[in-house]
Amino acid sequence: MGKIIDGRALADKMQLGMAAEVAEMSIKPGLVVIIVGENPASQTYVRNKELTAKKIGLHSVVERLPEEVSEAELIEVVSNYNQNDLFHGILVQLPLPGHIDEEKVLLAITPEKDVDGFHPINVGKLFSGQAGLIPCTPYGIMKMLEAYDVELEGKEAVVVGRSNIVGKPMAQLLLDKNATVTITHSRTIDLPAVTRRADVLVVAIGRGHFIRAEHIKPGAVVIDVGMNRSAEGKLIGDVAFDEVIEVASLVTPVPKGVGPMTITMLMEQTIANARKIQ
Ligand SMILES: Nc1nc(=O)c2c([nH]1)NC[C@@H]1CN(c3ccc(C(=O)N[C@@H](CCC(=O)O)C(=O)O)cc3)C=[N+]21
Repeated sequence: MGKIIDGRALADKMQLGMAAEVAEMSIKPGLVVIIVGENPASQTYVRNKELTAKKIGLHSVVERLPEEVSEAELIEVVSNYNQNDLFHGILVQLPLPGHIDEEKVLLAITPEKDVDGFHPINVGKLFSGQAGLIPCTPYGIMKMLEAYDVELEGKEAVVVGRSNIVGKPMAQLLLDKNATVTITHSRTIDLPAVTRRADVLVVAIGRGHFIRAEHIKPGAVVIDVGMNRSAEGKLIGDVAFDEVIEVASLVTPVPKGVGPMTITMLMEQTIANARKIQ
């Protein structure tokens, strides 16, 4: 029987440290979250980010734009924040409405304030081993693995999912720690055979309770990035926690696993950015 990785507790501890750090700074780190439209899930996430930012003592602004806003207007808002010295981090909440090209909007964020790490400049830096801003979810997962003393050197790490915001950067960060990394996806033949090789398994596919005990090597560490709604409206992960924890050594829950760490890394990168110019 494995143990829980308590992402909520680790996030709380790190946030306390950040609050103390911010209180000592000569300037207040500023974060703006730009949200377009009324997507209820996005509203919840953005509220969480705002509450956390305030708790830590950041200057936090949520810029709410109507669903009908044009791409040009949104880019204009982003450009204004690029120029505004009160803000050290800019995040445009995804997904954006269909009439807006997400790539164009992400390109408009100045790479220096791109605390999501989604700008192609930061993506290029990550994949070529240069210091830059890192996507918050994979970054938070690395912090969790470190906090729980999970050895990566030479180990088999398997990532399920190949998105630009989780799967691909996750694989790169694991590779940087000298893991032997495999990325799997919807076309992978015999997924359980591949995931059963994993000493560390990171799952980000967006299918509720898809990963079962049969996918797990005994003693593996399992990280669940999934955020799905069950038929009853409950938030559930991509991993069938109750049966997987019987086989694994460590498993993250949903909620209170990866989610709180994602938000914590957003705060960390905003503070680090503010420090650079302080
Ligand atoms: N530009 C951009 N950057 C993002 O980082 C981004 C985004 N767009 N779009 C949506 C996803 C999703 N995401 C979450 C962050 C924290 C929780 C979180 O804290 N979840 C809590 C519970 C939340 C609940 O109860 O609904 C938990 O897991 O314990 C969830 C989801 C960030 N995202």
